[in-house]
Amino acid sequence: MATDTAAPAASEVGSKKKLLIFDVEEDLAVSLAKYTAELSEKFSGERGAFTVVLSGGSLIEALRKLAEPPYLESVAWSKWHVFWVDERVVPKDHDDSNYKLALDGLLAKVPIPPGQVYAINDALSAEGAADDYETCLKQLVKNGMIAMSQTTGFPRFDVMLLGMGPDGHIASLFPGHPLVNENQRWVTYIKDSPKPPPERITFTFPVINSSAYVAMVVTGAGNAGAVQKALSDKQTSSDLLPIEMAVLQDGEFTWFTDKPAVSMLQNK
Ligand SMILES: O=C1O[C@H](COP(=O)(O)O)[C@@H](O)[C@H](O)[C@H]1O
Repeated sequence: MATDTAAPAASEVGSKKKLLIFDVEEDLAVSLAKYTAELSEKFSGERGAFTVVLSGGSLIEALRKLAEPPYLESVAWSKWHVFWVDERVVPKDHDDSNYKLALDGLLAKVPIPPGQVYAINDALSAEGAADDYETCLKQLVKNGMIAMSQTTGFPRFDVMLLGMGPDGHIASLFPGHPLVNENQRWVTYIKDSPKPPPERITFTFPVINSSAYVAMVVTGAGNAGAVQKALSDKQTSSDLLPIEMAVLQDGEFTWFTDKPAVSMLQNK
């Protein structure tokens, strides 16, 4: 059984968004592992597969408990299919690689079959890698490994485990960049990322917003401004941050936060 932690403050924010606030990051990590393991059990049972999308950044450290008892032994790792919501166009062994970050922090410690870990082709250009990744996803939709959203016509991943940058970016979708409006492609590329490295590929909003579940893991005072804007009532559609554009069509969105991250909210 999962280790019990102090219950977080929990509330509903907007439609279909749940906000969990943990006193300490350790409790967040325990709860995130339990959340992920429960979804693994649900989808492995229902579909015979569990499609998991990871971001890079601080998220990977927050997933560390999955590689420890009881989850190391109890999770059906053979059912996992792992994808990246965004990736930097660098060799897979480069320190900037989101694949390397996840490999070192989680994937090398759990028995997921290597053929079910879908890294980008790091021999290609940004444009080529985005095309190649989208082709791979289309093939996996065709053979039923990835579900399709009946509502949106885009792939529907079982869960996306994501982080957010202090500027409110998610994946490699940055504030004010035209890529946030991409509504045809599943995977696209950027060559002028404001955060280094400049060349990346990224899932588009229609794919992110077609997910069945999203965990948005955000900790630290550095993110408090973007969290406040995302969770305030006074949103105008003209200046939305990428985090505010993450609105699931037919899914469940849960914020996993700590107290510093929500320190600018009025009613926390
Ligand atoms: O560049 C990136 O940044 C975001 C946020 O990272 P964090 O360290 O501030 O949590 C990350 O989610 C994304 O995957 C990554 O490529």
